[in-house]
Amino acid sequence: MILEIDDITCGYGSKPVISGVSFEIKSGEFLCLLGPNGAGKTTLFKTILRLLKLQSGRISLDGENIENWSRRRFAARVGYVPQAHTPPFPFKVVDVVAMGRAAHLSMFGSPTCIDLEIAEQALDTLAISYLRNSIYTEISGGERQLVLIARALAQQPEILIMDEPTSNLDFGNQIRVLEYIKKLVNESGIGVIMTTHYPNHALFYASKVMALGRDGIFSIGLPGQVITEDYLRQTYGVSVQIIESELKNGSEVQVCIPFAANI
Ligand SMILES: Nc1ncnc2c1ncn2[C@@H]1O[C@H](COP(=O)(O)OP(=O)(O)OP(=O)(O)O)[C@@H](O)[C@H]1O
Repeated sequence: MILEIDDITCGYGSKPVISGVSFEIKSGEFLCLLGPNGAGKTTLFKTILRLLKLQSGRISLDGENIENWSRRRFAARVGYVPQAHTPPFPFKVVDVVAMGRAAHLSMFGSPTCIDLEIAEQALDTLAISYLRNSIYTEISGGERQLVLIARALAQQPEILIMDEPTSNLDFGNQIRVLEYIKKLVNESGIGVIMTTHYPNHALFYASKVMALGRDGIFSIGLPGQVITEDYLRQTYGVSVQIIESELKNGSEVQVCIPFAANI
């Protein structure tokens, strides 16, 4: 499966937020999208998901323009984890996760035993089975984030789009979720596009990175090529040093460490 974004412009009404964006994501790739607040990351995602009208350009799946695809057809192949939100209805967690199966059901069908089993498995994978009977509106922001990830896993998409999936998670859950996503990418061949505000997450886990700048200019490439000290200083206005280090297990990593001139 290949999702191709070709020279697109997205925004609200007739006002563009980002333009001239092109990239592709294939099965087995983990693309991290970095950029400052307001750069247009969520706008880009909403446009790919067709929650926002494409202003210009082309989006295709396996070479086919998705312009006239039904939401349902698209959702059977592309999943979305939005930023954690509180829905107006007090559903049970297991029911929220089972909603991930909606695109695979017949028009008026209800979830089968297999669908419910897949939902239970997704809860188990993220170690949140203990929440299955909790009310979604009464759990913490981090727990809600994990439930939304479980819902997307239950959808069994070929491409998964995740908007800051670790933003509400504690240190341990951030690492567990990122490790799990990486395993999913490597073992099941899913393609993932994820936004993050943490350059280290992209350096540690991504197979490629797209970095949006304040000026609407973007670059795409290998993490170490795109996440440079210059990019981080120019984009975020902070000084950083990127250090190469060897972990106890022998693997080589690059780590980004911010510093202020007066420390
Ligand atoms: N519903 C809307 N109507 C009009 N403009 C909007 C709307 N939502 C967002 N914008 C504008 O679009 C721009 C990009 O917003 P977007 O949410 O895509 O940024 P982002 O990169 O996801 O930011 P963050 O990192 O803060 O989540 C911002 O200038 C924002 O004010």
